[in-house]
Amino acid sequence: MNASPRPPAACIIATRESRLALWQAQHIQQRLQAQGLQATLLGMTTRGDQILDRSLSKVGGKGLFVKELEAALADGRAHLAVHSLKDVPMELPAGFALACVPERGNPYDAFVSNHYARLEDLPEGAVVGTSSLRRQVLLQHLRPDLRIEPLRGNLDTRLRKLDEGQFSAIVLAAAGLERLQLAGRIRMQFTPEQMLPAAGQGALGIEVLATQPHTSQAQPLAQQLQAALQALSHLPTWLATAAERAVSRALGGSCSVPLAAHAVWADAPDTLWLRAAWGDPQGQRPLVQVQASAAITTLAQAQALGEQVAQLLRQAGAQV
Ligand SMILES: NCc1[nH]cc(CCC(=O)O)c1CC(=O)O
Repeated sequence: MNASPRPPAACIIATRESRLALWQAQHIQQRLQAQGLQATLLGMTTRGDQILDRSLSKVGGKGLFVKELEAALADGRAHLAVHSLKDVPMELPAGFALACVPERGNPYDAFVSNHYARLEDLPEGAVVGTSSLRRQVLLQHLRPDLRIEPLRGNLDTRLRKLDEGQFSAIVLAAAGLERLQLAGRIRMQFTPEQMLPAAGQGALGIEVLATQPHTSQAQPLAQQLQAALQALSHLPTWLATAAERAVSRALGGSCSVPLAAHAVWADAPDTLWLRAAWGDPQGQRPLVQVQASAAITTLAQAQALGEQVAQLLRQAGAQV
């Protein structure tokens, strides 16, 4: 038995430095501190934050936002990284793992405009900003007349571009706006029937090294951290987002695929209801929408449901 007094445990959280990323990291920091674990933030700029002029799907996708944070985990500068789960690649590189998925926030998309209350109110041919292929194909399905133009940058930049008059409306994740106390900008929240969310939207993913280093100094902290992260874990969210992410993974896992996947728990016990949609960016083919449900209590079952829905999408004509 180790009789020496425990060193004061402090863990280091790697985070991007956008306002949203910092909010999310501070949220996890506070929840860890509520469990008696000291936690500090290590802010980092990622390649994804630096590339603002091109569509992400063209320059390397989701991995751009997480690689630098993973490097900090790998060389011991940080113990955990907090991500928007939506931005976490479907396959983590060898040596990294999701430690937990906390309870999800608002998973839906928001219509933001200074002049129009609803999507239906936009005049014919209005310019709407989004760089997400999913939002683009779903908007085009709802309103084929709209002109969809690229919109990149962090939330404040996107809202500024709207306010400068570059767009009649933009579409953003409601979760991000709510976290930054910008919910007042939401004119209308899309229903999942109108705009099915992206896999993992509204949830956070906490990434760690798959095997924590086992030096005698690190071990008490690693154990404390593991216990604290387990307490943050929300199994219903983890299972739902695992099913959503499995759809994406089965179809190649890239954000250059215009894919929506969203799971909700049904009234029946342990029943997860998963819907997915695929659209053709060229607008040549009809929107493909499928759904399936199953009794789910394990991650493996959630992933199997996701794979089944990916199969259904392909059978229904998704070109992936
Ligand atoms: N791709 C950027 C991104 N990643 C996570 C969020 C918002 C929070 C979330 O969806 O969990 C956003 C902004 C947006 O899509 O409007």
